[in-house]
Amino acid sequence: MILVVGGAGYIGSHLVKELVETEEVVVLDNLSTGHREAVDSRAIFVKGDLGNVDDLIMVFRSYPIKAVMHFAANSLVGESVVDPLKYYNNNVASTIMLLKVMQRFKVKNFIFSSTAATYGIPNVDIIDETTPTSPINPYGRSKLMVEQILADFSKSYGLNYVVLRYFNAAGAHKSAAIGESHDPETHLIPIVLQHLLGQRDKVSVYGSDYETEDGTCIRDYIHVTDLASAHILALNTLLKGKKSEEIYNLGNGLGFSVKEVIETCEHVTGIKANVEMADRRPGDPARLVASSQKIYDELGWKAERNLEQIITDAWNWHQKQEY
Ligand SMILES: NC(=O)c1ccc[n+]([C@@H]2O[C@H](COP(=O)([O-])OP(=O)(O)OC[C@H]3O[C@@H](n4cnc5c(N)ncnc54)[C@H](O)[C@@H]3O)[C@@H](O)[C@H]2O)c1
Ligand SMILES: O=c1ccn([C@@H]2O[C@H](COP(=O)(O)OP(=O)(O)O[C@H]3O[C@H](CO)[C@H](O)[C@H](O)[C@H]3O)[C@@H](O)[C@H]2O)c(=O)[nH]1
Repeated sequence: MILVVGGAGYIGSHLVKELVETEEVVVLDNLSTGHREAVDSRAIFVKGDLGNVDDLIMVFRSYPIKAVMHFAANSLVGESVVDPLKYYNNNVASTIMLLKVMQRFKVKNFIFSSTAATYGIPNVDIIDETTPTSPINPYGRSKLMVEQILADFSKSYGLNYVVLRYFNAAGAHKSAAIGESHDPETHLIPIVLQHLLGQRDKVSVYGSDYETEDGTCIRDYIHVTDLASAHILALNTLLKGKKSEEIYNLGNGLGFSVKEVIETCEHVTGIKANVEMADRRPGDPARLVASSQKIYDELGWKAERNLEQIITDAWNWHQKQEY
């Protein structure tokens, strides 16, 4: 059985929907930002908190867990600056608790959701896993700390793990049954689509004076279903018993500016957006684009869905959004 912590959240629920096809799955989630309705009915759902040792022990006692996939975190960059202890507590301290309980129950396989925010403001155009990490906010630092803890934990106690550094997760399940539903929503694509549905009066572009071709920030958008398939490949590698302490970037390898994303949303929906130029958002690097060559070479993964597909699937979900 596979334990998915944070499996009621945006990315976790998409992984669960794929994983239940081949594995028995138990989801542990406190529903702080997740949705019970997003969890596939074939998975067992346990409402509980990662930071609560009794909840963890109950799950590990009740189910024969062979691997843990850990998506649970707080992940708002701005909030992490205002309230860093919330981030160090929920993202770092709670993960230590999880590792301790895994150690007690001799569970050795672990997949961790990390982020491009670990790189900070990189001085290269295409970021690979050798690019130095230098996070510029507590959220990014909390994820890098866990990566470092995993390396130490593995050396001393033995752990088979894969760290996946996602770039900009976006899109929705092709069935439109589940999708991205954050409150507050801070991500560009859902914000533009909510505007095009009449739920916001405009879209603000945060900064048009960056050193990029059209002056707006460039990001690498990766379909949430492509993220799910990378997790399943990584899991299968670990379950085969292959020793791993690997870190992989997950992106499309293509950068799109904020203006290009808005134009693609207009093209997909056939609706014109009301766009205003606004000040830069603090902490936004000008450009974040991944090389995912390493995971292609080692596990054979590559992104299969482009920006238009991402926005089409997100649009289908937003039009009937049920939670
Ligand atoms: N969305 C992105 O673009 C992105 C990019 C890079 C990395 N990530 C990382 O991917 C992971 C998933 O992100 P997401 O966008 O799906 O976020 P999300 O907020 O939708 O999902 C997180 C889930 O974890 C649960 N959770 C949080 N704290 C918990 C706790 N203490 N105990 C139990 N459950 C808890 C929440 O209720 C939620 O269901 C996070 O670790 C995030 O940092 C996301
Ligand atoms: O209303 C908006 C919202 C966003 N943006 C811009 O659109 C780009 C993308 O912003 P998102 O908030 O969608 O995504 P981020 O790149 O800020 O964040 C993503 O990448 C980060 C790593 O840098 C973290 O991992 C985070 O969890 C993940 O969502 C940024 O330039 C942002 O300034 C706007 O112009 N207007």
